[in-house]
Amino acid sequence: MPAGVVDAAAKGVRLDRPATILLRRASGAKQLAAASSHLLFRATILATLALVVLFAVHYPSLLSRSFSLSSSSPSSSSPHRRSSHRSLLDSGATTYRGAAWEREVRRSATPRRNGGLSVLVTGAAGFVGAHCSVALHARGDGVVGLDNFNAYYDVSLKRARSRLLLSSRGVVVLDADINDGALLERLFAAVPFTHVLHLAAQAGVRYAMKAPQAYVASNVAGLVGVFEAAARHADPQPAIVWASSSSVYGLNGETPFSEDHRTDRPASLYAATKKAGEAIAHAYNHIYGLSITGLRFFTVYGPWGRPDMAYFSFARAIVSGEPITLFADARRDFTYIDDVARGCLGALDTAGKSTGSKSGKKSGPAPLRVYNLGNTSPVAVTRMVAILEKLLGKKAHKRVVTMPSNGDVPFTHANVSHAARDFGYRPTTSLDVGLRHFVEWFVKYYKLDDIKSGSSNVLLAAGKTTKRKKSMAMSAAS
Ligand SMILES: O=C(O)[C@H]1O[C@H](OP(=O)(O)OP(=O)(O)OC[C@H]2O[C@@H](n3ccc(=O)[nH]c3=O)[C@H](O)[C@@H]2O)[C@H](O)[C@@H](O)[C@@H]1O
Repeated sequence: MPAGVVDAAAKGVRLDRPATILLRRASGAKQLAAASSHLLFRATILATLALVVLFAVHYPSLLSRSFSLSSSSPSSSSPHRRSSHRSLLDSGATTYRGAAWEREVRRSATPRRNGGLSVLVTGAAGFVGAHCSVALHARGDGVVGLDNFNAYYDVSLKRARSRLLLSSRGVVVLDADINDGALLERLFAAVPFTHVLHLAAQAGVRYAMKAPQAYVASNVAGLVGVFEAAARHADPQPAIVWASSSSVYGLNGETPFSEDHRTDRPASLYAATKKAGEAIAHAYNHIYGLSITGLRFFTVYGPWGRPDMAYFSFARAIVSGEPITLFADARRDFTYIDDVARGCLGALDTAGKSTGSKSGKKSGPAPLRVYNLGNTSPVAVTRMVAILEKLLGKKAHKRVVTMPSNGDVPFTHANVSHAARDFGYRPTTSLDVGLRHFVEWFVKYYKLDDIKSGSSNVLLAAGKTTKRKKSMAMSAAS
């Protein structure tokens, strides 16, 4: 072999070694790159999946929203709330947003007399709402009801009121929530309501310590929802009459309570939310020209009443032989439902027009009013119990305690001269007469014909209703 070749060969060997290493390294890098891009791909997929899972866990409502026909309003986990989408689909033969739904709503809203009102009644399956709906319909006004049928008290009683409205009056009660802004928009788009009677609220003074957020949701957020829809989505704007409360007088010491008295010392969160509602009403009236009337109800009672209220729960306890707790020295201006319903209709009739429009312009100031609707004659709670004992023919097992500091006030007494002056409000029902009407209904509704034998105890304890008689009337108002 020539030396050069050997050299070259030797060089070649020498030269080849790094090249091979380089080649090896290059192919290793390729493999590495391929492997790492594979890994990267997998990691990306895994990270994406992890993100989707995290998103689903933290924002389930956002993911489900696209499947919902309902509005964009927030749904709450509270037992007081229900999905308005589901509830509207539940509300009988009507289809949400469908032609049948609109026809049914329009039919119910159409007055049957010249110059009649077309009223949206919120809380229509509630005590005052059901009575007012009956009274409005009875004189030829159009009525559409709305209620979320929450479980604050026996839902079957609310359903029974609602069924009665539909079967005996043809009044539709939509199963829906006042916090569903999109639903309210659709409702106002479908019907040019002349008035809104806004009675949907979280009621009960002492329960506010147990479920404070329910009061904010209904009495503040819900009220704003109704005002917003009426001010900005209704054409023409309706006039609004809504339920405030005697509780706004709080620690006021002047009696009888007059609308001119101080209301800046609420004793309960319930009272504070109603007082907040009055301030909110002022703002909506001022900005949007909404005609707004607040009615301060004084312990309303009667047939088809609220089972959470003292007169109703005491009647149940007396019949069942259970003890009742009386707060010493408590007195109330108990007001009979028919008197209150007349007051509500008077307030609607004299409300005056709203002056705003959807465009946000108002043509001038609109009415802003507030009235007491009481009975003007306070009665001791012990006397109320004595009347119940007589009517039910059974003695109560009474336990008298000092009034707890849970938001209660010892005394209420209404001065109703403003309501008398402006719409002829004159309460005419004494507590004896009103409780007699209540007990008549109570015995019939719960089928307690044989109270003294004790056969009705199981039924009352369970808080159930049995088959109701078809002839049920709301009360003297119907
Ligand atoms: O006037 C009002 O604005 C308010 O009237 C009632 O509130 P309240 O007057 O406290 O009615 P009840 O809960 O029926 O109590 C009536 C009376 O019975 C007394 N009471 C209540 C419960 C009890 O266990 N024992 C007892 O002695 C209360 O202190 C009160 O004086 C309603 O429940 C509220 O929703 C409404 O807004």
